[in-house]
Amino acid sequence: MDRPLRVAALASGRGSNLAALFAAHLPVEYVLVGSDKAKAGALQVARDAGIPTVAMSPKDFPDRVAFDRALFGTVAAAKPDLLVLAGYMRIIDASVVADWEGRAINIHPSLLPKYQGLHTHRRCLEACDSEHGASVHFVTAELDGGPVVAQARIAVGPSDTEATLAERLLVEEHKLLPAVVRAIADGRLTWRGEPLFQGAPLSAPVDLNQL
Ligand SMILES: Nc1nc2c(c(=O)[nH]1)N[C@@H](CN(C=O)c1ccc(C(=O)N[C@@H](CCC(=O)O)C(=O)O)cc1)CN2
Ligand SMILES: NCC(=O)N[C@@H]1O[C@H](COP(=O)([O-])[O-])[C@@H](O)[C@H]1O
Repeated sequence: MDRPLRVAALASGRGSNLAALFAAHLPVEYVLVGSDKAKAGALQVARDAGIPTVAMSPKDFPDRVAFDRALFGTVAAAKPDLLVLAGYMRIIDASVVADWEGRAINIHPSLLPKYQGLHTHRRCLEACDSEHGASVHFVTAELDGGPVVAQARIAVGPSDTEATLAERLLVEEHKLLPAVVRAIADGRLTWRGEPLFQGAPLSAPVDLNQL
């Protein structure tokens, strides 16, 4: 690719993963950060970085798909090569996510396929798992069911709580997501066997230290 990868992001929360992306100074151009929450900290993170933002409220739309079409249509208008869901907390309608197959990734706080959905830290503790982790995966219609690109792992301690687990895992997320975006920008990922951004095949989940 003879130009920087154009990256857009969606986030619903404080945006620490977004901040970690920006802090990694990757060879990419951030074209837009969007949110379903006008007061999301992630929007301020983007504004502070001089990146255009957009916020839309689901309350302003008749149904979920209308909201998704409006928000993702605005993202599409920014002409990103890659869309990163960095703590985006809405399930995206299948008809909308279909337009982004192979071009959207999500960071999820579990070792997928374990614990798709919400409350992953709690479910990990309830299952008395010895390890936990985060996954970056391609976004598909199946919630958190898309091909996993890379994972980071942490041990679960006897005194861990949801809060301590989330806090410790965030540290690894902040390394994992930039490593994956860098791998995509470098052209080292594929989607269903096809080069994604002209990359060499990366056919299985890899740990952070292999990226
Ligand atoms: N079609 C897809 N949409 C989304 C995916 C995906 O893989 N396919 N990933 C998620 C991210 N995510 C976990 O990583 C996730 C986000 C939101 C929810 C969820 O249950 N949301 C509820 C609202 C929850 C809330 O407001 O607190 C909902 O949308 O009804 C589960 C998992 C992003 N979307
Ligand atoms: N299902 C999606 C999900 O739970 N994502 C999680 O939300 C947090 C966002 O934090 P941040 O806003 O500080 O980046 C992160 O832990 C991310 O893995």
